[in-house]
Amino acid sequence: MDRNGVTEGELEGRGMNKCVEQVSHLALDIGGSLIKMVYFCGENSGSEHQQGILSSKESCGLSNGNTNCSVLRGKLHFRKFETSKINECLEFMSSKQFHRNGEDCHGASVSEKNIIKATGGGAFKFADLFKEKLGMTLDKVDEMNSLVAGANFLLKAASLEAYTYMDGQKEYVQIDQNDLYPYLLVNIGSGVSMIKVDGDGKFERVSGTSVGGGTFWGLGKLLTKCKSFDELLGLSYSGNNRVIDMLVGDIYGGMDYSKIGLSSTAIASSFGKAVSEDKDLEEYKPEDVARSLLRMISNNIGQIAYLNALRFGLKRIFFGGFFIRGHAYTMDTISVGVNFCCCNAARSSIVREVFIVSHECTSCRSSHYCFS
Ligand SMILES: Nc1ncnc2c1ncn2[C@@H]1O[C@H](COP(=O)(O)OP(=O)(O)O)[C@@H](O)[C@H]1O
Ligand SMILES: CC(C)(COP(=O)(O)O)[C@@H](O)C(=O)NCCC(=O)O
Repeated sequence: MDRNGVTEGELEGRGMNKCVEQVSHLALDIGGSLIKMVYFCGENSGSEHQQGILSSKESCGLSNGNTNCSVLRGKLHFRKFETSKINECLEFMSSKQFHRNGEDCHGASVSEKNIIKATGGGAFKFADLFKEKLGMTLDKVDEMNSLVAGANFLLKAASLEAYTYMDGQKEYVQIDQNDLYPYLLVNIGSGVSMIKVDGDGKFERVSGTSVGGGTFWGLGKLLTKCKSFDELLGLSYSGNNRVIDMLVGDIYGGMDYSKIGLSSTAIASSFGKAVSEDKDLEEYKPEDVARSLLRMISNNIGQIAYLNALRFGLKRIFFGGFFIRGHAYTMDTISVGVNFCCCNAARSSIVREVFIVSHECTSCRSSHYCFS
């Protein structure tokens, strides 16, 4: 399955079987939880590819007037594998013959001299494994550099790449390229990195938290016995966190604590109700546990992000990373976390905007980017 649940078979049904011959621009991000793979698959053969260099500027409408740029037609494909099952990734690469594709490719080859770009901690951890199994050398690229460069590129080059998410509504926003910086980039992967971005290549990692996507998946797995991340997320959608979370109203006899701006339904203490109830874990519904966990972690990230935005006077926060994956409830809770802080904290006059970097093709909203 790829990130949007499309199987390889389906991709082949859409013409992807040509990829063995025409794959180029293969790159990997090997994170603590997931391996993300991207490769470009040309649509046409022949002269177009020979002259074709994947031109980010022209294909994405950022042409600076340089007419020497040529455009490569095709699709960028994304796949993911669990890092703990890295052998599946190696087998996929082997089956696609990525390691032998160098001489067949047009433009930038998959692996000229069998060297591929790789980022994330796994680029260091698994370098020897790639060499041993596929004869490939990983050309290591710094994770934070890649993250910022990728976010800047997408936000500037791809129209409608980000959206706000409030009250169940996604609203795609057009970013004004002249008014992009500074912003706070919050990447929610296994852990969470918060980066103040001031320009192309100009950034500083200002904060982070170890309570991130890995925490949700790890704790959730232990508490609910779920077998997959999607199962855990699915559970959280149907759960009721009020069964386990202690609300302000639980403490204040059903009333708001309006003097300090807390409504009776605000969570006073995540998982707090479990303290006073004489119940074992098995007596709670897994879906309620999953829901409380997702709320706790998403709220916490939203609040830390907001406080960092406030710390540096940043008016925009962009959230990205695979923890989000376009999931409505996750986004909703993060937005609630930011806005909860916004309403209850320093009541700053700076407008906060919450954007979430999308990982979809902006033209067809599927799991690949189309360059045409
Ligand atoms: N199918 C999935 N399998 C495992 N984790 C997933 C999946 N989909 C989303 N996630 C979440 O995404 C997180 C990983 O996000 P990612 O940005 O890939 O970080 P990393 O680079 O650390 O692997 C996981 O910890 C988990 O919370
Ligand atoms: C170490 C990491 C940069 C690795 O990135 P990841 O694989 O989680 O995407 C990230 O997990 C992180 O920033 N953790 C938070 C550490 C902290 O600030 O407490």
